[in-house]
Parts: sequence; C-alpha cells; structure tokens
Amino acid sequence: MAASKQGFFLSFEGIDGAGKSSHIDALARALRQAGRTVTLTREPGGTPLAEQVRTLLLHEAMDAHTEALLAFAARRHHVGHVIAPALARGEVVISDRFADATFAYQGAGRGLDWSVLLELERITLSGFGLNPDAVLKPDLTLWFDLPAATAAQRLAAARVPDRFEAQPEHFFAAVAGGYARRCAEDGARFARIAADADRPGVWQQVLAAVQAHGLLEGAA
Ligand SMILES: Nc1ncnc2c1ncn2[C@@H]1O[C@H](COP(=O)(O)OP(=O)(O)O)[C@@H](O)[C@H]1O
Ligand SMILES: Cc1cn([C@H]2C[C@H](O)[C@@H](COP(=O)(O)OP(=O)(O)O)O2)c(=O)[nH]c1=O
Repeated sequence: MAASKQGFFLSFEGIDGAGKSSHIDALARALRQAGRTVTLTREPGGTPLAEQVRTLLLHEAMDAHTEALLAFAARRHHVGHVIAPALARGEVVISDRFADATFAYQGAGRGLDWSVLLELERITLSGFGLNPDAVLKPDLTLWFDLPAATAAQRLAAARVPDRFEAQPEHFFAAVAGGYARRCAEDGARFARIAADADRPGVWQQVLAAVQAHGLLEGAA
C-alpha cells in the first residue's frame, strides 16, 4: 500500500487582476500529474451555501461589517464541509483566496478594524485541527503582488467588473497594503510572487515556492 500523504493547504491571494487565475489550474494539473489528489476551491464560495453568500457579497450593497461577517460565515461552512475533510484525507487543497482576503479587502480596503477581524478569524477558524485552540491557516500563501495601476490596466482589457472590481485604483492600493501587512505579520507562511513578470516568469516563481515546501520536486 502506498504511504499515506499529509494534507497541504495552499491559498492564492492578491488584488483583482493580479494574475492568480492564470496559474491555479496549471498548478492543480501539475500536482495531479505528480500523484497528489487535489481539491480545487475558492472564496467566497466553495459549498452551495457559501456560493449563495458569494452572490450576495459580489452584487448587493452592504457595509464593511456585514461583508466581513458574511465572508467569515461562508468560510466556516467551507472549511467544515470541504477544506478540513480534504486535508484529513491527505489531499492538497488549493483555495483561490482565503482569510487574508477579508483582512485585505474589508480591513485595509474598507477600513474595518484589524483587531475585530483577528477576533472573527479566531472565533470562526479555530477547532478544526487536532489542537482546538489553533486557528486554521494555509500552509503556504502565494501572494501575487502587483501595483494597483498595472492590475487596473489588465482588468480594463479583460472583463465586466463586479462590485469590488468596480472600485477605484486607490482602493486596490489600500488592499495591496493589507496583504503586505498580513505578510509582515506572518512571513513564514507567505511567498511573495512578483506578479508584474510575464506569465512564464510568474509560473517559475509559483513552482519555486511550492517546491520549497516539498511539493512538485523536480518539476520545471
Ligand atoms: N503575467 C501577466 N502579464 C500580463 N497579463 C496577465 C498576466 N497574467 C494574467 N494576465 C492577464 O490579466 C488579466 C487578469 O488576470 P487573472 O488571472 O484573471 O487575475 P486574477 O485572477 O488575479 O483576478 C487577464 O486578462 C489575464 O489574461
Ligand atoms: C474571500 C473574499 C473576497 N473578497 C472579494 C475579492 C474579489 O474582488 C471578490 C471575488 O474574488 P475573485 O474570486 O478573485 O473574483 P473573480 O472571480 O472575479 O476573479 O471578492 C472580499 O472582499 N472579501 C473576502 O473575504
């Protein structure tokens, strides 16, 4: 019987237009080719209930507290029904955004108090692992760091904006600052990807970060 593999939780983060989506599927494919079972998911969303919350968050006007409470409620359902069970089965979980997005968008972007978000994170995400006091965090977060002006140029050419993507450039500069703060507070978990590189250059950085954690060794 093959040795059982340990679960690994990987999140992709960055402002809208940073280029995450261009690499998530490729990474899942590469991990599957290397013999791993991969659960690919996203936030807000990831369960039928949380996908309904996503529709509300992206399309209904609301204040920042309501956004954060809905994001964390959806996240708890997502962790309980999808992420924690997949990790317990030894799978690699890749989530397109996780809790750092709430700190960046609702905290730095919309001005919600950082300590309130830390408390919501603690209440919502503890009790899932073996240690009931531990807050569930990704093992590795790939943070696509891109100047807000560059992301805006990319998005203008790409798609019809949702409620967040329609925000002005200074909002995304603040959101990027929120990601930088989370990275400064928990540096070992983060790999900063210089997302202004061309696609092959970004992919090489993604690969290197994942390999540094013992996944995909030898892939090029
Ligand atoms: N390295 C890159 N250089 C230039 N354009 C890119 C790069 N990566 C992605 N793009 C383009 O930028 C836009 C946003 O990329 P996307 O992957 O949808 O970003 P995100 O998922 O982070 O919002 C898309 O039109 C995409 O084709
Ligand atoms: C997870 C999360 C996302 N968001 C925002 C960030 C994005 O603008 C939006 C949806 O993210 P995303 O899936 O990246 O959008 P798209 O499918 O258009 O690429 O929700 C928050 O404001 N708070 C959160 O907690």
